[in-house]
Amino acid sequence: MQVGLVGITGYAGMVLYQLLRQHSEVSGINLYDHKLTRNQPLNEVVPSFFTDQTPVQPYSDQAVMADNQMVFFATSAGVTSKLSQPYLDAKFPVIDLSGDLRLNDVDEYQRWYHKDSAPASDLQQAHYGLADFESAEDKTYVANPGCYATATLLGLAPLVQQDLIDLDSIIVDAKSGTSGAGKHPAASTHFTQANDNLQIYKPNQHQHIPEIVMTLKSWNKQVKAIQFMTTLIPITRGIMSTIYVKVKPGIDGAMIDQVYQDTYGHKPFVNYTGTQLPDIKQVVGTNNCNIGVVYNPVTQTVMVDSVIDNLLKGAAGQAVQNFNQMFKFEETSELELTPFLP
Ligand SMILES: NC(=O)C1=CN([C@@H]2O[C@H](COP(=O)(O)OP(=O)(O)OC[C@H]3O[C@@H](n4cnc5c(N)ncnc54)[C@H](OP(=O)(O)O)[C@@H]3O)[C@@H](O)[C@H]2O)C=CC1
Ligand SMILES: CC(=O)N[C@@H](CCC(=O)OP(=O)(O)O)C(=O)O
Repeated sequence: MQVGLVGITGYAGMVLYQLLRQHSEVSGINLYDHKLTRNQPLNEVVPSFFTDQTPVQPYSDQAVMADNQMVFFATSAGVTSKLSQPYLDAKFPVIDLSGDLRLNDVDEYQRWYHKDSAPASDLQQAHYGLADFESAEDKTYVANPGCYATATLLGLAPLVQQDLIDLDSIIVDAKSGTSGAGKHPAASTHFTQANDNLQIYKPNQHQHIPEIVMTLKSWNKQVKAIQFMTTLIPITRGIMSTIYVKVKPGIDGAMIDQVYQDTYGHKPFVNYTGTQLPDIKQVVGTNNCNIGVVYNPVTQTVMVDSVIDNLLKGAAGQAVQNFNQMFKFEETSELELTPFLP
């Protein structure tokens, strides 16, 4: 299959290209960049790909649709909200790594992203692709979930789906490495500021809150809100979402353990580790989400520890998982990855 990729100069686009180059079902990849006016070899546009002379082409929606069978957008927020229309009109398959079509409400998008939304009809047509729970098979426009949202939703799913917790008690303390912020340097990601430091940011304003609440509500209508905090930590890749919830009366540690085993026992990319709490290095370099759970009967509180690689499970890896589902390829194709060691 011939695929297109827009956003090869960004972190998520680079990682996605590395996966697609190896993919047994991908015969060729057309690369596009919005700043180019003529073709340029990839190794000039992104020097890290130093022997790869694949032409990077100027972006045009007609060229993308004429020369490919589907396209990935690994572009900044605010890009696909303006570009999605011709693809949806043509029912041309898209996997979009940005947040632009994740929410289904124009006002919600504008409130959380502080940008103009895609048209309401486009939002309605997009499929929120949390790949371990909703298959992208036969979907046309897949909105790949956010990185924090993926770790948090996978951590909470068994408890919310099986109605084991007080839904007003969800508190999420999530931490990310600096690659989550993309390639453009900011004061907070400057080495001197990020190294040897922890920085809480976007308190109660993080743009992943609405997609998390939207998905939790789809599992359990009684969910109203969550308490959600994000911290920048001095590592390059990885997210740890630490989640605290109060259980309902009568729920004990054995019941909690059982629902995690039942939910994740057969899912190829989610590893339930019980009370052996996972750390970030176990998953960096993989498409896995590792989840450990500890219950405290004294406070009736469950602590969930959910870790992912933000650029793989949180972006490019989940995008390939959605691609595999969308085109009925083996779900694990090119995603049986091992962690970076040591
Ligand atoms: N980094 C992460 O861990 C995750 C990222 N995401 C999402 O994936 C997307 C990409 O993220 P990331 O790679 O980190 O971001 P980067 O900032 O590293 O890269 C952004 C990419 O978007 C391209 N771009 C910017 N403006 C336009 C435009 N107007 N038209 C076409 N392309 C454009 C850039 O091209 P150029 O360099 O030429 O301007 C670049 O290739 C974002 O929406 C992000 O929120 C989602 C989950 C995790
Ligand atoms: C560390 C860091 O800054 N992370 C980014 C993650 C954004 C992201 O990738 O998500 P969207 O696709 O929803 O924009 C943040 O917290 O905004």
